[in-house]
Parts: sequence; C-alpha cells; structure tokens
Amino acid sequence: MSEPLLQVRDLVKTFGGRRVLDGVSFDVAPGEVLGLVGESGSGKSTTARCITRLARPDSGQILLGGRDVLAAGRRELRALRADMQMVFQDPYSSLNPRMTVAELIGEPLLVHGLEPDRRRRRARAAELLETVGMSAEHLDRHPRSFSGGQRQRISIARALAVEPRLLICDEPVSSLDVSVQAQVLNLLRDLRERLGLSILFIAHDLAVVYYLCDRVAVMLDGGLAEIGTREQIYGDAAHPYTRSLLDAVPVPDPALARQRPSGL
Ligand SMILES: Nc1ncnc2c1ncn2[C@@H]1O[C@H](COP(=O)(O)OP(=O)(O)OP(=O)(O)O)[C@@H](O)[C@H]1O
Repeated sequence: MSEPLLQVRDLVKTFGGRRVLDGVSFDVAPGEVLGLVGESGSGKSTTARCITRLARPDSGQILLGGRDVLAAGRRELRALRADMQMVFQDPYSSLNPRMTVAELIGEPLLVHGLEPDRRRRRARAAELLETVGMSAEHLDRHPRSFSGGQRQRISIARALAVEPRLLICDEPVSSLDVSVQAQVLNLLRDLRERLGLSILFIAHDLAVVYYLCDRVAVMLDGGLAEIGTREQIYGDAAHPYTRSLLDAVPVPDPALARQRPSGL
C-alpha cells in the first residue's frame, strides 16, 4: 500500500476534564474516501477540528503527507492548510453573505498568496464554478440567491481553489433535501475520480456513507469501535454498536453489499 496521505495517531482531547477523544487512530490513503460515522457527540467534528488545528489535542500525532501538523509553525501550518480544506455542514452560514461568488471562491487564492491578480482570480473562480457543475454566469451573485445545494457547490469550489490533496467534509449534505444530497454526493464522487482527491467524509447517515466511501471508521464515545472496508462494515460488522447503527437506518441490504461490493 502507498504511504498514507493522512495519519492520525492516538488523539486525545479533553474538554473541562472530560475526554471527548480517547485514542483515535486511522489513516487515509491517497485518493481514498474514508467515512467517519457515529452518533452525535461521539467526537467526529472534534477529530476534524484537531486535524485542521482548529482545536488542539492534548496528545497524539497527525501527519499530512509525512509533515507533522501539530508541530507546524505559522508558515508551515498555512501550507498544510492549503493541502487540507474543509467543507462544512451548513452552506447558509459558511459563506459570507456580503461577498460575491467570484470573491468567495477567489479569497483562498488571495489569502494563500497564490494569485494576487484580481482578474486572474476571477478567471480561476469561473473555472472552479464549472468544475462543480455551475455556470460562470453566477460569478457576480451573492450566496443568498442560491439554493442550499448550489451553496454547497460554491463551498466545494472554494475549498478546491488552493488545490488541496485532502478534503475534510463535516456532514456536507445533512442540511440538504434528499434529492439534492444525491447530486452533491455525485459531485464529490466525480471530483475524487477526476482530481484524485482524498476525502475524510464525516456523517451520521450510514446510507450516505455507503454511497461514497471506500472504508468506514465507526466512532463510539471518543474512540473507534471499528474500522474496515465498506463491504466489511456493511456486510459483516464485527462490533455490536456498528450493527445497532446499521439496524437503525435504511442502508443497502448487507447481503447485497457482500454479493455486489461495487453495485450501487
Ligand atoms: N468547545 C467545546 N467545549 C466543550 N465541549 C465540547 C466542545 N466541542 C465539543 N465538545 C463536546 O465533545 C463531544 C464530542 O463533540 P463532537 O462535536 O466532536 O461530536 P460529533 O460526533 O461531531 O457530534 P455531532 O454529530 O453532533 O456534531 C460532545 O460531547 C461535545 O459536547
């Protein structure tokens, strides 16, 4: 197996003396989509926040492309952050309403010092809009004039602007209607194929994770109950907690998953 893009080792995080992460370890390979599932409060978002250094773990190690995220100084952290971009759950609050689409998508290029020229940023924003299936005609509009699904596409275009190797998507479709969810999931699948992106995909909905992920890590009370391929988890889960999660939501028939691992 190739060297993992992301290595997370023994993450521990406490809030007010309470351990919310208790030794979380996993890898994400180049081009792989890893699903991180578990019920509310199990520690999924805190894990993502530690990886991007929005939160500081008490201990543990995080390597991105072999570079130590937790030890990185300001300059290195900026480069690391360009390599791992986040897409959040709520596209209504994550896009500044006062900015146009061109400004929103171009901003990371400016912040990371990649494209100081406004016209070239705009041209790049137009390309990125098309990459996410939207027309460049929308460049001068503001987020309020778009639907939730379109806003999430804009958020994804913004995340892609700095050409990251890893996207960390924290419940990216949970706030969207089911029909729109499928469109955004298709887009992520397509981007992964086209750009060779790795994705850490956080979700509580196991049907959504089934659709997109190669492997699945199941979080329970700040630790990992189990981690395995999609077929292992959906067809033959080892942990009773995983089985209870699978019982609780409508996911594809596990027998089907066993027989037709790629048959979506
Ligand atoms: N800044 C904080 N201060 C105190 N406690 C926090 C903080 N952030 C998270 N927690 C607690 O840590 C635990 C894990 O939260 P986290 O958001 O990581 O879970 P999650 O699995 O992502 O849940 P959800 O699906 O609801 O987002 C929860 O009990 C939460 O209340």
